[in-house]
Amino acid sequence: MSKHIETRDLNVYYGEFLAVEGVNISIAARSVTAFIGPSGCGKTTFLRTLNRMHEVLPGARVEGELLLDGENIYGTGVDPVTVRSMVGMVFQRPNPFPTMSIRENVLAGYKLNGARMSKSQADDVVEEALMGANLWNEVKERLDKPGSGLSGGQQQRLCIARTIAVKPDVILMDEPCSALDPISTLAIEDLIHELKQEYTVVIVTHNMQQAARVSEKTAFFNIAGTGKPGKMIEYDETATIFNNPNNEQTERYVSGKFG
Ligand SMILES: Nc1ncnc2c1ncn2[C@@H]1O[C@H](COP(=O)(O)OP(=O)(O)OP(=O)(O)O)[C@@H](O)[C@H]1O
Repeated sequence: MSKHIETRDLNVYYGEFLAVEGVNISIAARSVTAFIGPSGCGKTTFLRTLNRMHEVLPGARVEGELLLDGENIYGTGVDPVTVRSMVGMVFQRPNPFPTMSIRENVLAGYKLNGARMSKSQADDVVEEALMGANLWNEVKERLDKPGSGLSGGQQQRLCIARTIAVKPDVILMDEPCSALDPISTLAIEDLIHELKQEYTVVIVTHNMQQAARVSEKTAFFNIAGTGKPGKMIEYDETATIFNNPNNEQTERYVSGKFG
């Protein structure tokens, strides 16, 4: 549980277009890392390489190495489906399966993996995952009702429950609060604090206050212009990035001078 991530000279392409260039980053296990930067600098693209989601698009590919506890997930013979079960992802818009109940949503990852379990094992998984996502008390009386009947913030926590039910090592979050109201956002931020006790969490956010609230380390990405590749400009303790960055581009971005 909870793995260290390291990339070496990672280049990310859409066809011929080099979208992100030369990322070298080392992300500690059991930590929260935020990716920030202006629109189009490649935060989401890079995040999606961390669980091999990027390559599902035709022509999309990656060069370089990505090590999870020292093991290259882009190595020959590595099954991307296995990688995705180790590295879960939560998306911008809560996306519970609309026709499934709350319970079925939590168990969806197991079903996809073809795992078999008894009713009581399934009950335990559902309760543990919903507790872990701080949703249990709100839904325990209506587990057989549709997941789509929950509020947006509850749906996002249901998606987090679905992700943690399969016990991943890493949780990727792509702007998980951007579709949520402020109270639901705080609930997710509280949850992120708890999740880092067990998981390596990486979050893309446009909200700098959020990055400052939830993360220990922050990576600032930038782009020199349209058609140019995004690059990781600076990566450091979150407090350093926001209060005393080393790079002038970072300083201009965090002080709101662009982006
Ligand atoms: N499916 C795609 N096909 C081709 N190019 C893409 C695709 N998705 C993104 N890009 C390009 O890759 C670059 C990085 O985009 P990406 O969405 O990763 O940036 P971002 O920093 O996450 O932006 P935002 O903050 O707006 O979400 C951009 O130039 C974008 O146009």
